[in-house]
Amino acid sequence: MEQKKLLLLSTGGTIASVVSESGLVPGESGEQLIQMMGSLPYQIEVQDILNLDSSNIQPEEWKLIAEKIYANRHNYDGIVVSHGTDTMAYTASMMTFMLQGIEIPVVFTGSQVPMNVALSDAPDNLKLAFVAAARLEPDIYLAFDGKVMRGCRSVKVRTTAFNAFESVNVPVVAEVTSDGFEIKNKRPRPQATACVLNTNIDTNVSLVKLFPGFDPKLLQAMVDNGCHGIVIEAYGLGGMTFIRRNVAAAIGDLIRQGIPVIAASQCLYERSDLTRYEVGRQALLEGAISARDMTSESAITKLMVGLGQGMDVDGITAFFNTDIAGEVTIN
Ligand SMILES: NC(=O)C[C@H](N)C(=O)O
Repeated sequence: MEQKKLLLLSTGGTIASVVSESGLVPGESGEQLIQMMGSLPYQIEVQDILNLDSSNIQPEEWKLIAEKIYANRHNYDGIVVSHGTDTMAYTASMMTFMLQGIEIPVVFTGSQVPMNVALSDAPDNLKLAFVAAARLEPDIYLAFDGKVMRGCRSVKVRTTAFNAFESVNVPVVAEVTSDGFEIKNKRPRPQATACVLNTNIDTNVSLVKLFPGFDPKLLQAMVDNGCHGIVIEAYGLGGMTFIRRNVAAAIGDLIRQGIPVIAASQCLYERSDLTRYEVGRQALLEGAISARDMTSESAITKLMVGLGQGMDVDGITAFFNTDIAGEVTIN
């Protein structure tokens, strides 16, 4: 059987980091990562596209990563993107929206310990990402610590432990077991259409975590300073304060100005449901849009994409009521 042809796009992160006087900094090339990883039965090519800690990866870098994936997608059976872990869930979520209908598997990975350190988690994570890129259905994935999950459902939940990522509200796609690479949950592939690269995003958005005492006037201050849409991480099922500090009323004011407000939850697991409690219904009546069971990473990137297409509040509401790429459970 012919060997699968895979591409590594390296962007930096801890996986590629070396010790410096100013702390860990990305320093290894993609080729060096492949050499330290050990051999795999694939034909692997490498492109170094960035050399950044992922705290420095921003919308400009998302566009570059999306363009590189798009440009190379017909030349390879799968693509692995090595990336810092800190913002990897944001990048993987955004790639899901920017590269809808991608024709090959694209797998993000990184590590908690640099590749050049003995007993690092990097070789196993990188190997897993290549196996996933060779074996899975086309989609955007994140591979880490023996698990492969959908990019737009992944969240970084630990700062240092190897099991740093979790698949939130959907089961993992594949796992390493004593049987090898076990594919556990195949998502029915949406009708095959050609991938469309869409990097038009509006980054003038904000993600706000509610806390007792939050002054809702700050929401208007954001809008006065150029914010076009807000995701609020509310309490539990989506509850928002309305006595003394009326967050729900402030949301209504914003919506009447044409600013969409998405209500997500501070709870990592399960869904938002604004209909259950009075503290949710008030916000719903004012026009808040539920993020349902989306991660905050997916909600904020989806909002950027919707606004980038010129959608108004009604358009964003319909967009969030639609499952674009498996990022949300509608029913
Ligand atoms: N483990 C890591 O990769 C963390 C690093 N600061 C990064 O996100 O680039």
